Amino acid sequence: MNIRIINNSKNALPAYETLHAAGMDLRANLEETVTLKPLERKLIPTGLHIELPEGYEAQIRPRSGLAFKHGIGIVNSPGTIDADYRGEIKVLLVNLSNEDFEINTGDRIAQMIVAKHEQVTWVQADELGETTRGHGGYGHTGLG
Ligand SMILES: O=c1ccn([C@H]2C[C@H](O)[C@@H](COP(=O)(O)OP(=O)(O)OP(=O)(O)O)O2)c(=O)[nH]1
Ligand SMILES: [Mg+2]
Repeated sequence: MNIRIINNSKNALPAYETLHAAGMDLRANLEETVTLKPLERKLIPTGLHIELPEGYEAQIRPRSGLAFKHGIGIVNSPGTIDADYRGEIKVLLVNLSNEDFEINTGDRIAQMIVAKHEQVTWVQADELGETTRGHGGYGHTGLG
């Protein structure tokens, strides 16, 4: 599907890195190097603005390599880009390691997945359909 994008960054457009990748890597767009100290969080700009069609969202998810090797996560993971958002896409990174982590322009800091979603209309009810699970949850089937 085609999606309109404004790229105000110094980077190329986000791209799928492999043939059947679900996510496109997002690159940092910075004036200077940003350092994340242990447990520090910072909003990292991408310079990108997109126009998603109605009924679609974009999810901003962590990259597992950065998470595993450097403890870099996304505080609000998965971040949600609404279809009516026209502002700059930013990524709220957090450093969950005990070492400083440096981010430079062009670094692939996260990945973005475009997905369909529903908007629901509530139908108020006095009772809900019966199921075997019922109210069971939070491990009620056992943890082993
Ligand atoms: O990781 C993210 C999450 C959100 N956004 C942008 C797009 C999204 O449409 C908007 C609002 O995000 P969200 O609804 O998660 O934040 P909120 O705290 O509910 O703010 P708002 O009251 O503006 O909806 O911020 C980003 O750029 N990056
Ligand atoms: Mg919101």
